[in-house]
Amino acid sequence: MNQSIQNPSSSATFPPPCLSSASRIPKSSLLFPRAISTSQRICRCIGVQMDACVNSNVPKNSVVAKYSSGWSEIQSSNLKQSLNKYSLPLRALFTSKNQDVSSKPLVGDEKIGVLLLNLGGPETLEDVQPFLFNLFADPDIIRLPRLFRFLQKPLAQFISVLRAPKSKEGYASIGGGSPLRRITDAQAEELKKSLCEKNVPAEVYVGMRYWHPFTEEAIEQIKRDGITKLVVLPLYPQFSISTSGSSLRLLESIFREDEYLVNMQHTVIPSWYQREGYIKAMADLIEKELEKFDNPEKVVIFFSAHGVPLAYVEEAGDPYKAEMEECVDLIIEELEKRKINNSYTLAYQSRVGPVEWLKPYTDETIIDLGKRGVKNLLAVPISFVSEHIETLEEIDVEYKELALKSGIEKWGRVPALGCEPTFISDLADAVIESLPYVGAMAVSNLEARQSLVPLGSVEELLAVYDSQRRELPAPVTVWEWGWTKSAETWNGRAAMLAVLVLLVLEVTTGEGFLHQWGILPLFR
Ligand SMILES: C=CC1=C(C)c2cc3[nH]c(cc4nc(cc5[nH]c(cc1n2)c(C)c5CCC(=O)O)C(CCC(=O)O)=C4C)c(C)c3C=C
Ligand SMILES: [Fe+2]
Repeated sequence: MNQSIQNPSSSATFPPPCLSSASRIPKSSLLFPRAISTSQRICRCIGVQMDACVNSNVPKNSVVAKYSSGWSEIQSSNLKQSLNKYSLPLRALFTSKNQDVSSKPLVGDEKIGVLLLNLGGPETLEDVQPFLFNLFADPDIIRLPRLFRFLQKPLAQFISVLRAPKSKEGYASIGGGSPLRRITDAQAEELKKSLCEKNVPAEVYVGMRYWHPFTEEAIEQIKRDGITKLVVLPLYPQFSISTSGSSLRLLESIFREDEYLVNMQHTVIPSWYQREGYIKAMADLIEKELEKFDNPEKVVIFFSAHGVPLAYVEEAGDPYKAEMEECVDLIIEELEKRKINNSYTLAYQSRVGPVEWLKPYTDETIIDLGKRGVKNLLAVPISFVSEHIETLEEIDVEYKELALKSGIEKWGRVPALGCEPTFISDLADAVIESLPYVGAMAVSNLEARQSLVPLGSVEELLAVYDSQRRELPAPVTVWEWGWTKSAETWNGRAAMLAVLVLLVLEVTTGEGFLHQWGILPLFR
């Protein structure tokens, strides 16, 4: 792959305005053992990330990451994988030979669309189980070994039915459904207004991964509206395989099969946690909440991020943890500039299932802080920009209760960003800055279908992501062949799983061996 960068010629478009500020280069996050060029720094600071800009005299394996203080060390191989995988859309754009992005008008006759990707949430209690089914049926959430892929849907059915009562309780306690759709729609509306004020008229669409309006519905509307340029913007500040990755994978499959979309120009903003506007907006919210404490300087700032299974980071190279840590560093730097020098910590919440998730866990950390005599805690939800069940129920109710029991005397919580104007305006800037690059990789329908030439950024992003991605261990696997203890254990578990699935299928469909043999139903 061509590793050199060909700067588009016009200073008006390269580097885009967001790249030019040195202040965006995080001070403490990554150490590069070899000299790093300006272009590398420029790429790094918008999340294109370093490997996008690596040139031939920097060996790939020379990338080492180590946080200067506080955080645990990140394995260089994981970081390298992450940099490789997620930097592609803009690498493709920088190396595109066919089109000079500087000569293209931002809007012109084009109809611009912005597709906001988000998770989606059940709107009523009846929606909870089918919503959970959609979530667990996603192979980016539960990845089974190839041999067991056929069990994905029965397993999703099984887990969703088992989990639904607990989830329903949670949703009932926050008013009977998720506020996510309402908030995301409001963000879309505000983003549209902000783009218009910045002289970039655009339609903004919402595509949810697991509930209405589904991504497929948004795409249908985009086609009906005749959009010619699309900016894909996942509403997750940090990239994870399980969130933005999953939505982009879905989008890729939709694009691949559609005449209209194959030809539509698009680009993806894979993550944007490092943008100045976002960091400032987060710092503003924290500063404001700190003022509500009697002694603001004594408050421990507690960043709580949604967790992911550890294997995502360690086996599959998910950049989520690295991005999260860097994001916290940037917010802390911004606070320090404002002379706010509080202690802080980062922990991961909301784990599901039996496998190990990213640590430290939020609940254990709260207990630990209590034991260490911390009296004032300010919780900052960091992985998501809307209020949702995990802020309104898990943080506001469960963790608050735990904190008070653990000896914390005063508890506060920073609200999610929602429609906060600095944040929305920054999202609008991110969209505008990406426009010169939209479609730089688009190829004709014919080429795309005949030679598997990448369709554009979504596919390009995922192709590399897949080519380097090792198989994620399933929630409970790593298979060993032979008559080993592990094999016995896993064979046993697989057999139990198969029996359970068959039982569930029998009970739900009313057909199967037990019915044939007259064992079920038990009571006629
Ligand atoms: C960055 C944010 C998120 C990551 C990473 C993430 C990974 C992840 N989530 C689950 C399982 C569940 N998530 C659920 C709800 C949920 N998840 C996120 C965000 C991230 N998930 C949000 C914003 C929400 C709430 C949506 C809402 O309705 O308000 C749920 C359902 C709720 C519950 O039962 O607890 C599950 C289950 C996994 C397994 C995972 C990584 C593999
Ligand atoms: Fe989740």
